[in-house]
Amino acid sequence: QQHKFWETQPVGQFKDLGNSTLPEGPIEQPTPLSEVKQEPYNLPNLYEWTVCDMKSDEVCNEVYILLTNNYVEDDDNLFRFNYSKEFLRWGLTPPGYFQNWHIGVRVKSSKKLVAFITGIPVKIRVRNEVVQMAEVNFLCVHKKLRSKRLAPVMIKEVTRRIHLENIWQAAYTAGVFLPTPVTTCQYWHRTLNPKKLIDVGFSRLGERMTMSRTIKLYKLPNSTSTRGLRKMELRDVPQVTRLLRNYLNRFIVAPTFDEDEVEHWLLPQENVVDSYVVECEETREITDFFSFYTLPSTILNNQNHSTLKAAYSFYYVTNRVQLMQLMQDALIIAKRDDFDVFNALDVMENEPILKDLKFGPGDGQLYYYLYNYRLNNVLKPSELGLVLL
Ligand SMILES: COc1cccc(CC(=N)NC(=O)c2cccnc2OC2CCNCC2)c1
Repeated sequence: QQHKFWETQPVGQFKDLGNSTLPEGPIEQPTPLSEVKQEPYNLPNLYEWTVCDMKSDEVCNEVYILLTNNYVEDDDNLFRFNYSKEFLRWGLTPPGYFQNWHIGVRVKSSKKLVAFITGIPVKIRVRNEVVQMAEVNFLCVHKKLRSKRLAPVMIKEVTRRIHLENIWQAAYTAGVFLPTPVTTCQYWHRTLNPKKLIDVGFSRLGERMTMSRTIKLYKLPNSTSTRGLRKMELRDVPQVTRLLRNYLNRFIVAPTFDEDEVEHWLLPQENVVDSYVVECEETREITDFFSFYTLPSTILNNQNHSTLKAAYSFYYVTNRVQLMQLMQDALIIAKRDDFDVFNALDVMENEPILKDLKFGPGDGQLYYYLYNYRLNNVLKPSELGLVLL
């Protein structure tokens, strides 16, 4: 009853767990495009579908307002993700995107935007198979329209539009347990601004810890330590692409990025994404890089602060530099750029260095899912090289 909708979908079902006779790979075969439902699913009477042109400042602003007031909150309802307009435009318009996968629901009478869901195209390798998938994200229903069963019809509608482009698999994450995660990630936070994080209730003063001792504990050097570290530039795209494609091959599930995608996802954009490369002084070659994206959160009821400035670890490659040192430099740069906290999942090679870099475990999990693709074994987070926005 609890997963009424997901039990009707081609996703790993709990009842199939342990049944290793089922083959790994697509669960349902593609259907001929002529047999895909041509018209949109029905919405409750008062509502209508709309396509959101994220390059329109007006529409992007409507999406921004909807998400700012109604998107994901932490378990204690102290914070709510506050994706910026420029972040949403960046995150939803990669090379080859489909505008009609940016789906909104409006009230017919007032034209008010009250729900949203998106897909973007992404090539994901699962073991040795590169599969053209969609990354589904930003599912949001206005707080006043919850439990009207709108989410299932939005998921079916974005799935229908993805099918119409002859794409049959998808990847998504959620903070809730659904049938059936490919992996369960733990999130971690590295305090950069301890006083503010304690003021707003994000962290608590440790036992037998004073504020001044806590400030000292999280203090970082003023300058980075990696020789040749500098901001990524357009001219670095070919080398970063080669490095990243090769590095991601070590994971069981990971995206495959071409140069256009690396340019889109990793070229620094202020208040959106930041990337730093390590250039070898002798050879001028790029040997390592890291990146993080900017995702603030609204602080829901605090007198002194309204926004939590958070950096989220994105993609990186290490060749010459230890990940520990690379991430320490990322922390130093984030602190210098006035971030309050640096977040990371225990994916890729993060887990072994989190504790030493003074990350603390978050109070929740992030589950990764594949749609219409069965994996016979649940993955360890360290076998996953995919980071979603
Ligand atoms: C601090 O403000 C928050 C506001 C809303 C939710 C959460 C907790 C949470 N759910 N965090 C994460 O999902 C998370 C923690 C570390 C790294 N990436 C994350 O999520 C990313 C990737 C999935 N889409 C949201 C952003 C925190």
